[in-house]
Amino acid sequence: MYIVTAEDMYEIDRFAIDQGGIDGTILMENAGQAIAKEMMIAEEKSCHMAILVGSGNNGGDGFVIARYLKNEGYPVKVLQLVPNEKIKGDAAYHKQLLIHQKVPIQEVLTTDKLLECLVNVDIVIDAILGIGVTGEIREPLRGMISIINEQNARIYSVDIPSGLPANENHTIDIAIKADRTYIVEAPKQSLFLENTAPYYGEWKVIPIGIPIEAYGMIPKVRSWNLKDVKVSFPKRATFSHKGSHGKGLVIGGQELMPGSVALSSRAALKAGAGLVTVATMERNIPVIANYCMEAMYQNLSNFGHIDLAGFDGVAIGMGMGRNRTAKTFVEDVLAQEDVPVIIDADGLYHLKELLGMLQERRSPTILTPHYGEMAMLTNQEIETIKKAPFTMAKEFAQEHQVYLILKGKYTIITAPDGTQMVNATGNAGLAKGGTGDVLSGILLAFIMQHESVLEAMNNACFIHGMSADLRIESGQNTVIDLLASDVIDGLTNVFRTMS
Ligand SMILES: NC(=O)C1=CN([C@@H]2O[C@H](COP(=O)(O)OP(=O)(O)OC[C@H]3O[C@@H](n4cnc5c(N)ncnc54)[C@H](O)[C@@H]3O)[C@@H](O)[C@H]2O)[C@@H](O)CC1
Ligand SMILES: [K+]
Repeated sequence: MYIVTAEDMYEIDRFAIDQGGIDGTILMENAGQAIAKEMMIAEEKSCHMAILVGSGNNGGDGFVIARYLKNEGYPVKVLQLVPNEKIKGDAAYHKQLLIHQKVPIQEVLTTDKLLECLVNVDIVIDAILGIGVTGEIREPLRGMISIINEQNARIYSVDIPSGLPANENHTIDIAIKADRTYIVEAPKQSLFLENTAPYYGEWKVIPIGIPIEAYGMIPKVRSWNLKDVKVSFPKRATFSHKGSHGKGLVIGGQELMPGSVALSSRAALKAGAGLVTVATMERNIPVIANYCMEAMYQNLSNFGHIDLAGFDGVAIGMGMGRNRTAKTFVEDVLAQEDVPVIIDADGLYHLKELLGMLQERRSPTILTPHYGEMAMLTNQEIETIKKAPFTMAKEFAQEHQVYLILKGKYTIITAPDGTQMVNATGNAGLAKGGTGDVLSGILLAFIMQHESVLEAMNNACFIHGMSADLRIESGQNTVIDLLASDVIDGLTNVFRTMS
């Protein structure tokens, strides 16, 4: 599944029409028909539905939906919120088909009239504005959107909640707050942003028959799914030994935070790493070993040099603290160029002053900031990152030649060449201390076993979230009591589904 901007979507449509020879009216038919079928599954025939259409092709989808619902015997009324002369092109074609079927279309041009028309309506189908919206919402639509949001009716939006921009880095003016959105063909960037995602409600993507070749025209942003994980997940060979699955080093855990590295190292072993060594403060070792007796230990009491020769991957920074000696250690690890390094938590704090070293590294460097850490690394406000996470992540990864995992409800994974993936697994239970340490451990295990770093990162993020999801779905935990250690225990169930 590709994630697009409005411009990408228009380019894809153009390709389908110009190169694929598919008429625009057919794409509209496909979209409207498929959405109507979804509505028929979701709603009883006794529901009174109002289909609200605007001037563009989003409105055109609405005319098609009305035709199919009417045919099935649903009581539908079509409220056209713009004057007749504004309906043009493909939308006008489908409006005409509706007129042939004797479906009444009311022109509703004032908020008062709209209020009258919405009395006793159970379902509003919002086909007012799609991805063609620009600038502030003009009257009378602005007032109408606010009235619609105040109704008790359930709201289904077509493609995008009307008024909401498709792309990141736009200010939200006013928009429909949908209960569910049927997204036409491909999710738009705004589905994945903290400030705009809630407008969509539940969502489902509706394919409309665009040839896959059309996606060759746009920069690739994809979502990673279970099928991708299954295809790319390395098989464990029968004759493998512990050395075959990577020797990993976990560095961190200051005096008061032994749990962080305990979680990372246990997660790495549970995720399949062959051997894990924990480099931490001496007095922490008995505590950590109690939780992770399969790991080996190195004393890190005197921060300084640690030889990475012989290790296939390093994860540094979890619970490491922010004192100057910890920083010299991050510097030392970065200078040893030949080992893949994951930098997390306090390691990112120290990295802020060491960014210049990143481009010099010969092995992959993987950074795992949440939004706050990303704001710190880029000297930006956290709101700036939230508004344009795709762009911010891409610019940073390309500038510093790093792999970046920007952690959030939807995690954005970026490679140094700018390729981006979105991970959607995980739930609110993960918003708790220690879950990031677990992700670092899983990442360490995977980068040592996958040939492609990007695949390792995608799989680690997917599986980390999936473990949390399975714990909730199976009733073993709720989003309130889920702990980072439960996510580690849940890996067993995840791996069972892989085989
Ligand atoms: N071939 C295609 O292009 C397809 C398009 N589809 C649908 O078409 C939509 C895109 O169609 P359009 O490009 O016509 O765009 P819209 O349907 O979003 O409509 C744009 C129109 O809305 C009005 N408008 C824009 N900004 C406004 C504002 N701030 N205040 C008030 N009015 C405003 C303008 O009159 C503008 O012409 C998609 O979202 C999707 O639902 C689907 O039918 C599938 C095929
Ligand atoms: K809409």
